[in-house]
Amino acid sequence: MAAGQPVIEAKGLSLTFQTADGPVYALSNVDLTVAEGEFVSLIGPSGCGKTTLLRVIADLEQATAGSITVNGLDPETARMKRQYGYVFQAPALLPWRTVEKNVALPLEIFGLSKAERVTRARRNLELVNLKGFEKKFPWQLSGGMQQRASIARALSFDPKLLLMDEPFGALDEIVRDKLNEQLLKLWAETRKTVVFVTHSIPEAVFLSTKIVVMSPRPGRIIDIIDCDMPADRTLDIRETPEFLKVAHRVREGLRAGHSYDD
Ligand SMILES: Nc1ncnc2c1ncn2[C@@H]1O[C@H](COP(=O)(O)OP(=O)(O)OP(=O)(O)O)[C@@H](O)[C@H]1O
Repeated sequence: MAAGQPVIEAKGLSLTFQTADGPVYALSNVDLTVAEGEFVSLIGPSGCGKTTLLRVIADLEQATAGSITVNGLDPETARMKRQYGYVFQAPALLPWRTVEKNVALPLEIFGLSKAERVTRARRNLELVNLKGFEKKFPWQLSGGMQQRASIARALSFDPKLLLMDEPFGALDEIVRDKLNEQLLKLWAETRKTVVFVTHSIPEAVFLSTKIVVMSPRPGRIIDIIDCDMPADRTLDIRETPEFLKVAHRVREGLRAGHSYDD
């Protein structure tokens, strides 16, 4: 990737699904630029196209209009070159494999040697604070730990870009808070670029450098908010006027984008 080039650049991006009930306008005319090292959250009500946008970036769906590049490449080439890691809503770990072997699975499929797989899996498990749990099975871990293991797996090829689809949505608030702090630390340490889907305003404001507010029918961007919280923040920042001001603007955006038939 050339210096200064955006990690993601979408212009006039649209995706219409043709269904038996007629067209569904999942994304309409989306313009979005994500620079290297940014933490960008996509927030909006159900059906506004957050997952679809993430899936287009990951080449799991193809846009019907507009253009998108990922690290300067078309999404298919970026996918083939393993330019991103993807974390799904559910951890999706294989129950019969140990945590370490789950994390090493993409490396095994890629054909790396056992020694290399173990080294990388252990390093990534350490990054998500799961050192000591290598030989456990997924069912021996809490939901939050399982999701951390799936983040470690997404880091397999040390991608510069992490795509995260509501990774903490199913967890209780206390666990989510803890994982938010850990993810912030991981992001600060690794300087990854992150695109993160969430329904939670506090989560978006706490984690992000940029918040993209989306609205449904058609799925579109209605506001992009820069967020400039101090790098060494803790969860206590959520009580501060600066935090509440950004949260208020996100809430206003969500309110404005909500149609009356919802
Ligand atoms: N494969 C598909 N075929 C038809 N319609 C689809 C398909 N995938 C998504 N949609 C529709 O596209 C719209 C956007 O869906 P998407 O899952 O991106 O929204 P979302 O904002 O991620 O929602 P949620 O917060 O509930 O996950 C929705 O109306 C959804 O029903």
